[in-house]
Amino acid sequence: MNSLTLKAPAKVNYRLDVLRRRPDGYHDLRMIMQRIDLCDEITITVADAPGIRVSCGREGIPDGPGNIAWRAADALLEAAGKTAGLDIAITKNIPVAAGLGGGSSDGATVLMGVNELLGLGFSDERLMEIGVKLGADVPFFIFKKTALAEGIGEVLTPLDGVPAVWLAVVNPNVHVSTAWVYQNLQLTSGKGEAKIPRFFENVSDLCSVLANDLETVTIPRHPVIGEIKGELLKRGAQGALMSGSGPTVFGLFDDERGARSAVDAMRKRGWFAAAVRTL
Ligand SMILES: C[C@@](CO)(OP(=O)(O)O)[C@H](O)COP(=O)(O)OP(=O)(O)OC[C@H]1O[C@@H](n2ccc(N)nc2=O)[C@H](O)[C@@H]1O
Ligand SMILES: Nc1ncnc2c1ncn2[C@@H]1O[C@H](COP(=O)(O)OP(=O)(O)O)[C@@H](O)[C@H]1O
Repeated sequence: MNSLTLKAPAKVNYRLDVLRRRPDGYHDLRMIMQRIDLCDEITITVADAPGIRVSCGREGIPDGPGNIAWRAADALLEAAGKTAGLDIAITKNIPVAAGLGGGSSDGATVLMGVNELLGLGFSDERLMEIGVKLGADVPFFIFKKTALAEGIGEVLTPLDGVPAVWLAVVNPNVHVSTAWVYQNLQLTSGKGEAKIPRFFENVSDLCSVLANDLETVTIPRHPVIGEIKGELLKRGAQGALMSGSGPTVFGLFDDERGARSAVDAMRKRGWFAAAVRTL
């Protein structure tokens, strides 16, 4: 086997509490993270010519060491003490700088894919240790389960009682820098005291937990996010929330039909929209 094609799914945050700023500049968080069936596709091929080559073909995403997929392959070869030739082709379907974790998922998928392709034998735990240095969301994509994520996102506890649901995912095509959002966050004290339930019977239970502290930074900067939330609720979503640092918004629906009909209406407004199932 000298080639592997893998899907790299996006995520949404059903919950994102920022607990405190840390001495290293990062923030301790408490999140509920869910993978969704909106995926990039990555083909990794072992090549004769040494070196790592990434092709992405999307304006604004670097092809070289600036690409998290490149850095993932490089970090893994370094940890294994090996050199190899690797061609990595990425088809981007996940909106970029969107709060959907697309770059982190590509990085996680390359770590897992190269590990398998070259038979390096690293455990998932070791891949997560390497991955967190590439991006705070990378370990979650290696974990591959709906999770309560703490620390900067790397302390993961599986959540078994989260129902699969249909989402309408809507992106107004403005780019948001995660670092900028954290820099501009006004922390409120007393965070982290409210208990988060860990079992949800249905969509409305799940909606009762929806909250994202980063909305307080991103929505005033991009009011269209608030508008999309309102539109989704008007079109039958049981709940709607911004994902991660934004600007993507997701609405939760009882069934596929509701999600698809909302997506049709959102596309008419000129926004990127997709009806997706949770994984
Ligand atoms: C907000 C979240 C929620 O899932 O996702 P996105 O909106 O990026 O998808 C994550 O916390 C984003 O994680 P990720 O996108 O991997 O962040 P990184 O590249 O590691 O960090 C970018 C910058 O954000 C800030 N940062 C990130 C994570 C964190 N817990 N505290 C921070 O303060 C740091 O300034 C860091 O330099
Ligand atoms: N493989 C990649 N896919 C997407 N973005 C990437 C990738 N590699 C590097 N980047 C850079 O990372 C930044 C954040 O991208 P992304 O992961 O899509 O955001 P978010 O974490 O908000 O979902 C972008 O500015 C982009 O240029």
